[in-house]
Amino acid sequence: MSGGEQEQRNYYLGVDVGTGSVRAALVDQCGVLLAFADQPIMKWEPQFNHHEQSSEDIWAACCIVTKKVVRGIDLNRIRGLGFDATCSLVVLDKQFRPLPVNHEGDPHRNIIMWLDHRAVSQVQRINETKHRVLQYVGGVMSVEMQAPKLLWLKENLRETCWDKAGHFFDLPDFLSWKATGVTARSLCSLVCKWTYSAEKGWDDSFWKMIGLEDFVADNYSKIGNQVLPPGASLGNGLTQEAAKDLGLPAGIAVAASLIDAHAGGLGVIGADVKGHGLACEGQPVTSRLAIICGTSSCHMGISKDPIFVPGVWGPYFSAMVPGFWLNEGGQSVTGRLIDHMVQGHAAFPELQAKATASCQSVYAYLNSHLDLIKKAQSVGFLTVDLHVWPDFHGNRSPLADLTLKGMVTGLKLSQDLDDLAILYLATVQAIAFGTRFIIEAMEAAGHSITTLFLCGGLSKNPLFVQMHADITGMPVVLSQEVESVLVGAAILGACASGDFTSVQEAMARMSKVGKVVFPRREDKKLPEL
Ligand SMILES: Nc1ncnc2c1ncn2[C@@H]1O[C@H](COP(=O)(O)OP(=O)(O)O)[C@@H](O)[C@H]1O
Ligand SMILES: O=C(CO)[C@H](O)[C@H](O)COP(=O)(O)O
Repeated sequence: MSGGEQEQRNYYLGVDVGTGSVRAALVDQCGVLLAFADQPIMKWEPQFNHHEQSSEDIWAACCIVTKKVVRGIDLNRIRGLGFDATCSLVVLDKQFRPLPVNHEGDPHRNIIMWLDHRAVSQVQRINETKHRVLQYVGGVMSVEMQAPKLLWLKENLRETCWDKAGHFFDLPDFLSWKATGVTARSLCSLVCKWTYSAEKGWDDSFWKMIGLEDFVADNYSKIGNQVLPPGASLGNGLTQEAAKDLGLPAGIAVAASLIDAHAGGLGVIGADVKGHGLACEGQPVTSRLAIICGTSSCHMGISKDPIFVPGVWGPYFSAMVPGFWLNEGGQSVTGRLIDHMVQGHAAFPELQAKATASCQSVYAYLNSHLDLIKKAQSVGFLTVDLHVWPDFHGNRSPLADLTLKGMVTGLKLSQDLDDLAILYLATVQAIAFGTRFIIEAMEAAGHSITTLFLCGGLSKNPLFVQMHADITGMPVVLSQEVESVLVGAAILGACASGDFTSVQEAMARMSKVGKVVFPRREDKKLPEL
């Protein structure tokens, strides 16, 4: 790029709060990532199925990564800031101070994480109401959504938390409030996790029926009565205090946020695919499925009209791409499951030692080990007699059954590195079959999907990507920028700055196709007997 062109560059900041870490990126108006930083965040699991975090720890991590990515940059070129985050529940008191969500009373732990399954009895009772709002979450509310968690707090921590609480935020909305002082919620979080309707607003009868009539009585002030579309500019932008924390000038435009999976969707789904030989070329964007694969996997499909898919969340209007309905399939643990299987195996210390000695990640090492042991056959056939059922944390979609458990069949007494590699492969395959199962449910209900767009940490694993292509029979598009969830967050910042007239325009300009992985036909053949 010439010096002249460089001078005209506008920058946008994206901040992505995942389950395990916070990431930030500086992105230009063409979607090119100029700087990246990440920082781990704290997690507590005080008892089985209780998962907690700290909003102060997360904000501190946001500040660290933001300061890192703007180092040496002309700050006046930064035009907008966008946040995305996991859909975890943040609890603050009336003075916006953290409140404990645990029996121990530890106020640092004021977040019930998205994957927390403490509210099982509450969600069962909510589902028994068969209230009409449940039609818009796939027919069955998930224990991972906010209503059961709020009911749990009321029933279990009445005095220490519920009565003192002034504000319940979805994590993405907490971050935009922290940056701007504006308590408006994003349509994305309220529609997807809180039963808000883009067309009809809150449904009083639902909250009354489940025993949370308190929200109706105070006109939803604790959970949000001002709602903005993702990408809308909030208040007067970054406050003085937040600007100081983040190392940025005050007043930079800050966008209404997105949940992390939805930011990943924006970062990948609108790319121009011309010249890649893909069936979705020249077809409506509704033929694309974005899959955001991190700790969990989220399957984001959009449609012009609402499609009701049993066991798949939604349809949600305008929750990701404005003007489109969204269906969101999901697998509650994917990256987390792979890590669990690999790290829990008897041969893991040997794997770690060998991976370190060869300067590789354990996954790169396992992938090359599989190549070595497969010999002449296709890698997929290494698992003809070993199978994994991946619902170790229940099934989010399409069975929508949180009671399901994981399963492995075909185990032997040996526990060497070959066994570990094959178990890892079977886990990856099981996850890919889960995706196929979700796509089949979506297609049976009216979606017509031809192409997958993958992003998130697991999309960096070539075996994971290839297995998704082979098992679904669909090509997988990877983005030019591997951190495309951050491109999605930066797209929000770009919209808030006013530099683009719509989310669609920013998506088309800023998301770019990188590699395309096609399904391999040889893996479809039966092995010779
Ligand atoms: N280069 C890589 N190769 C294989 N797996 C990876 C790679 N990078 C990240 N992962 C896996 O991706 C998952 C985390 O993805 P990430 O998007 O960072 O998650 P989250 O957003 O939930 O914090 C982990 O299970 C991790 O093992
Ligand atoms: O429910 C979700 C999105 O609607 C996600 O599963 C949740 O936000 C966690 O994301 P990640 O696996 O990227 O940490």
